[in-house]
Amino acid sequence: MKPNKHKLTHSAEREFGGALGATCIPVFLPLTVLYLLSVCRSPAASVLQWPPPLPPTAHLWDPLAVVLIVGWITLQSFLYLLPIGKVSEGLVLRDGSRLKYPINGFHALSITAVLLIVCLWLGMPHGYLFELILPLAVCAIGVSYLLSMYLYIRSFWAPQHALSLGGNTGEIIRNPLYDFFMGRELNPRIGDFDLKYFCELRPGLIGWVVINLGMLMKEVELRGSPSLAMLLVNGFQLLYVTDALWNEEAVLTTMDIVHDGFGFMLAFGDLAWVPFTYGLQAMFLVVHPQSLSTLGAAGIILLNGIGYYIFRKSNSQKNQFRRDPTHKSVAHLETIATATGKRLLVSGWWGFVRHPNYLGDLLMALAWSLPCGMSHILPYFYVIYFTILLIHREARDEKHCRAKYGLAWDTYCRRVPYRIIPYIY
Ligand SMILES: NC(=O)C1=CN([C@@H]2O[C@H](COP(=O)(O)OP(=O)(O)OC[C@H]3O[C@@H](n4cnc5c(N)ncnc54)[C@H](OP(=O)(O)O)[C@@H]3O)[C@@H](O)[C@H]2O)C=CC1
Ligand SMILES: CC(C)CCC[C@@H](C)[C@H]1CC=C2C3=C(CC[C@@]21C)[C@@]1(C)CC[C@H](O)C(C)(C)[C@@H]1CC3
Repeated sequence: MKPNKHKLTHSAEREFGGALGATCIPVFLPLTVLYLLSVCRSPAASVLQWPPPLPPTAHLWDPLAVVLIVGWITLQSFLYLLPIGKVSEGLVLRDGSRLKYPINGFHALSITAVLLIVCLWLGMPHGYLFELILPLAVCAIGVSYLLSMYLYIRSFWAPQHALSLGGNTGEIIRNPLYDFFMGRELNPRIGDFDLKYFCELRPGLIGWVVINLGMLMKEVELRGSPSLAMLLVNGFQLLYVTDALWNEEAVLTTMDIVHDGFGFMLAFGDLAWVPFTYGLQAMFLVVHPQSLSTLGAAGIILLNGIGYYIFRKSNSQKNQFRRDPTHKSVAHLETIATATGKRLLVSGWWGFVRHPNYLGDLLMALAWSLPCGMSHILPYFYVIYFTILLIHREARDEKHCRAKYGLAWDTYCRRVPYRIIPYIY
């Protein structure tokens, strides 16, 4: 097969700080992961500590980590390929076709849970993940680099209509680093195996809760039983991951699957960033135990419950509306027409703020950090990062929607003036 030589008709606008951002982020973010993990395990757990508590290089490498990461990805690939669960179609692509996706993520999570219980019963020292965390992160970062290089190279054989509009700087002024970062190919597949969809929900997301459980087991090893704070963090994050896999079909309409190419940003985000930074709270609690009053715990559970309710209800309302606007649960909602034929909701959750799902997600993020107390900023890393990510994501989505819906989008913004937090933002 010859590499595709067609010129792209779309001249992409640069995101994430353009070429400079795309050059620095792939170096800076992997180092950030290792830095955060090292600080989190240190007694002071202070991000202002100088010199930073960096581990000797020998602590970054362990062949067992390679075996575990490769074994884990192989297991999740096998579960992805199991012919169980339904098969769903994605949105219509530029060439008019629709791809098919297996909806068996919840099965994969359940089978993984059973396998884990068997391994624990057989005496597997799961708490050892605490000791192995740095080599595991190094290995996951290595895999995300290798995968992104493979994705970049194979994209030159992809037909033009299969390329993403955002990750292609064109033939004349091509910027390989930018394209490598953003991802050139929209839905890279090996046969029917969809690499982006698989990575978005399986190895990293399930890996995150497996690592959390490892931290809980380490706490049991050290102190005889899990603390209330550790149980809350594990419970909340398990709910979030289970919800994502239970509602797996909804991922097919997210920006990542519909719009973004599969490059370093998503490969690293899915395989290294999510499992090794989203669970920092559990790791923090192993070294810095916290006592939590019953009233405090009840308040945090309530906050997580409210966040989850807003997140789930608003996401489900939009997904239902996009799949079938005549469905009885959404047919009564007020909408405005757009020139594309699609309508925009202006009542219900989407008439409250323009991104109610982000609001719910942020409330949950706060509830995940509060069990770690107020003495350190590190367990709040996720809330801070996530606020920045969602503000940036909201701006990207707004740009896409304005380009897509024109005047109708302006009308929507006038009707629903606040983006994420009513009367504030
Ligand atoms: N934990 C994490 O790290 C992350 C979590 N998330 C979560 O993922 C979920 C999905 O987020 P994301 O993919 O960013 O985007 P959204 O689910 O918010 O989808 C945005 C799209 O919804 C449609 N839309 C917007 N307004 C309306 C309206 N009024 N009526 C009908 N349709 C509308 C538009 O697409 P169209 O009109 O084309 O259908 C728009 O492009 C969120 O809950 C978010 O919090 C996201 C990023 C990271
Ligand atoms: C490291 C980069 C600068 C940023 C990487 C961002 C990614 C980590 C996130 C982009 C969108 C995501 C989503 C989820 C996880 C994080 C990433 C990959 C999600 C799967 C989490 C669970 C939710 O229920 C969801 C709605 C399915 C999320 C979809 C978007």
